[in-house]
Amino acid sequence: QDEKSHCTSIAGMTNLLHLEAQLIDNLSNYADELENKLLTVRGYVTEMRAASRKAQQDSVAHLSNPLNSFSLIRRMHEDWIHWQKYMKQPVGQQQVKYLNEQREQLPSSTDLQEAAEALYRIHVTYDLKISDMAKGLLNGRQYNVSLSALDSYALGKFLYDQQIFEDAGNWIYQAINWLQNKQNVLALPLQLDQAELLQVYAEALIKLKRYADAQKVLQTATTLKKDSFKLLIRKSEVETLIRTEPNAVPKLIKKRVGGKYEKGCRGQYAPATSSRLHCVYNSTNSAFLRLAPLKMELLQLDPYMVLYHDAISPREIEDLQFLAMPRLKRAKVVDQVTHRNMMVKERTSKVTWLGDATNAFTMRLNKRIEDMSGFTMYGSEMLQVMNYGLGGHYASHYDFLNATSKTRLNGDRIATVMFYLSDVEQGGATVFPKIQKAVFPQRGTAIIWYNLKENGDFDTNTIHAACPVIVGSKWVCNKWIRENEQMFRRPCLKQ
Ligand SMILES: O=C(O)CCC(=O)C(=O)O
Ligand SMILES: [Fe+2]
Repeated sequence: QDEKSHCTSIAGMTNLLHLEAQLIDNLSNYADELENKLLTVRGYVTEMRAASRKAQQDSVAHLSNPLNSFSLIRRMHEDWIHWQKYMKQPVGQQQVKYLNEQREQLPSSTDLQEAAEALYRIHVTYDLKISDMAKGLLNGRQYNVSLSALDSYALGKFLYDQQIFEDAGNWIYQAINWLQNKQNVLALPLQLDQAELLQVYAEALIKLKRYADAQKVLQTATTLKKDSFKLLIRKSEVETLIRTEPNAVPKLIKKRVGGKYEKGCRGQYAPATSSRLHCVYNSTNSAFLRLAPLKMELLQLDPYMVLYHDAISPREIEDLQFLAMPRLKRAKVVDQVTHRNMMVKERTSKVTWLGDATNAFTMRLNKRIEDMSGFTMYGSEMLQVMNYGLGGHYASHYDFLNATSKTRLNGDRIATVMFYLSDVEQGGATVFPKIQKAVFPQRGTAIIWYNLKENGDFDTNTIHAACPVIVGSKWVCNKWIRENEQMFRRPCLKQ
């Protein structure tokens, strides 16, 4: 299964923009070919028409001249056959062929579904209004983009298929609205059939039991498509519904109340109040930190959780991204039942693993993690670099693996170290819903938390999630520290 999963990494999507530029060039070449032929034809027409007019002014005098008569016979016998051949010749076949060759590079229907799902995730998690989203107002910030009728309609159809009729109807309504604006036009090959749009809208309204509204919409559709038998039948069916179900209660707009997770994503947890949480320069963990203390912020005592600011430099971040970029692959999650790595909707990002000894820089970074965490890196996992995509997220999960034979050798993931390699303009927080902590990405900051209690038990308070990115390309780098080699670093205390 080699799905490219285009939308699951922003960095990975730049090649799509590049491909689009090439397709535009190709279409432009196609236009040139058409234009050349057009100019050739027009040139001849002008010339021939002038001669023809002149000849017709006095046809007999013209034809009296043997040269004219001969030429007419010859032209009529030969030239028009050439014209016919020329007119029949297809134009721009090379460009058609090129486009055909590129088709397998184009996003698939799965890609489109994933992208639609991602936008829906943003809509739900942050409780955005569909009309705002369509106009480029995202989470209270206005962007200089909006969605066309085709975009909105595609989202509507996707949600309709998912049986999410209310939001489907809302998106289709945006598409109808868009088309009603005189400034908006769709060129021929991309034309949207208004009547079809209205019909799908009516279907969504019927599902919501809004029969009277559906009837009005179908009425408009029939005026656009007077001879559609199908439409008329549907309209009369709805009219029957109105008569037979006069007390149908329309499924009204439900208020979306966010749970703890959504609250965290929206930045609505109460700020920390404990006076025991503070910032210090950590210069005690290692000899290195004595020379170059790091800015440490204590986030939470139980589970233990700290932030290190400026833990990785912009230059180092670029190095990491440069190393990772060409190797990014769709992230997977270990299935708790089959223990197999699976591609799942719950984690939409692309990742790559970097061996500890990839180069001097990865060795230095691993040493720094050792210094910051106080743990040894022996037996721990490789560095994982991750880039999120459109609405990219990682649903609530634990980092501990729940020991299988595979993990037993090095023990479970005693701690997680995660570097934020980018700021995120909107969204993309890491939230811990149980303890109501949200950490918003800040380029260069690292977060460390313990996944296991002191006696080695799983600490279920560490359940966490990566909120959907609204705007931005979120990069993180993970290091999961394994338990067994830590014997002398964090002795396990039987409680
Ligand atoms: O990206 C984040 O904020 C969290 C990522 C995470 O939890 C993970 O990769 O295990
Ligand atoms: Fe995690």
